[in-house]
Amino acid sequence: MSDVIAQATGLVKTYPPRDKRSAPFTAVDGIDFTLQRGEAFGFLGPNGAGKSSTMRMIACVSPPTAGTLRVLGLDPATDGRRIRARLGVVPQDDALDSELSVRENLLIYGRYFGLSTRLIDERATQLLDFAQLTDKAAERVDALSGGMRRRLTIARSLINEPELLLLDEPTTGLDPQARHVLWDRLFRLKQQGVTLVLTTHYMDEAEQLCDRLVVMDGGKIVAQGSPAELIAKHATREVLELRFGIGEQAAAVEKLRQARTGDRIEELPDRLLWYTAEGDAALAAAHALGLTPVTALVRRASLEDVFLALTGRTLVD
Ligand SMILES: Nc1ncnc2c1ncn2[C@@H]1O[C@H](COP(=O)(O)OP(=O)(O)OP(=O)(O)O)[C@@H](O)[C@H]1O
Repeated sequence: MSDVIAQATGLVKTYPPRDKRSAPFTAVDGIDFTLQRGEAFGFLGPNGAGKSSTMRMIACVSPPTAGTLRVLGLDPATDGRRIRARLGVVPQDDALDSELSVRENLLIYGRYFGLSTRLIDERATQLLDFAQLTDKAAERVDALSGGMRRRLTIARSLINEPELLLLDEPTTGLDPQARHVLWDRLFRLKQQGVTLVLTTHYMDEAEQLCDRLVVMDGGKIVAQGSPAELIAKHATREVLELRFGIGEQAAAVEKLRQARTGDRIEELPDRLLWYTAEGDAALAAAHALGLTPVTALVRRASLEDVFLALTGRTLVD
């Protein structure tokens, strides 16, 4: 079996104008990627970067405008049905049937794939257990919390035992605890050999789940690698975050620039970031320069810093 599960070269998605006054819009602008079987691969980027458009092309529900795309060794343009039968898709909106019970949602979905009643029944029981929803099986979907709905949507996407699971922003809108439960379930799936492809604008999610990822911005890939590789390449080991009193940040930045530390300083509206190998030493240097921050925090560099270095913007506004 090939190790490559999907591959794109020069992939483009251009949408037609929404109305007479607007122009066509290129949401995905010539991207290349190779997804390996068994890995968790992420598309990280802010809203509008083109992540969902890319996912919809991989899911064979939106045809590419240009470039080549192969999924499971097949061409989505001609083999969409065959590919979709081997995919699991978790869309941004849960799209569950709120009139039906939790279990019925799984059963109905299984029928789309033409599975036998016995098999669907068997898998529904296993998937409810996997999604930690066994005790909710008879409840209507509208009684579920956001986290439970997401878990049910993931369970539903697994009914056909997919080789490749596509997740579009799996934890957007969930509280921290619900996100952690979901990460744990996704991690288990990966251990079972399911290839995961996800989009996210949360850098902690990308760091937790992804073996490799691409960073997207404005329809293009601006960097790719493992989270650790990206951080090593585009950030420093540590970051010193300094917050100043109202109106004091500009003067502090000026002082730091004059001190010529050689380190990169980023100004955000509410704080400044000092990229350095040794955060504590940088803080001592700041004090020695006479700076008096209201708060000072030394932390490990993250993918958020990578994105900021590459685009000059933060991931989540
Ligand atoms: N059917 C469409 N017609 C025209 N423009 C579209 C269409 N779908 C998406 N777009 C535009 O393409 C751009 C990329 O959208 P896409 O949904 O792929 O981005 P994204 O990175 O997934 O962001 P989000 O997190 O908001 O989903 C956006 O500016 C969006 O408005």
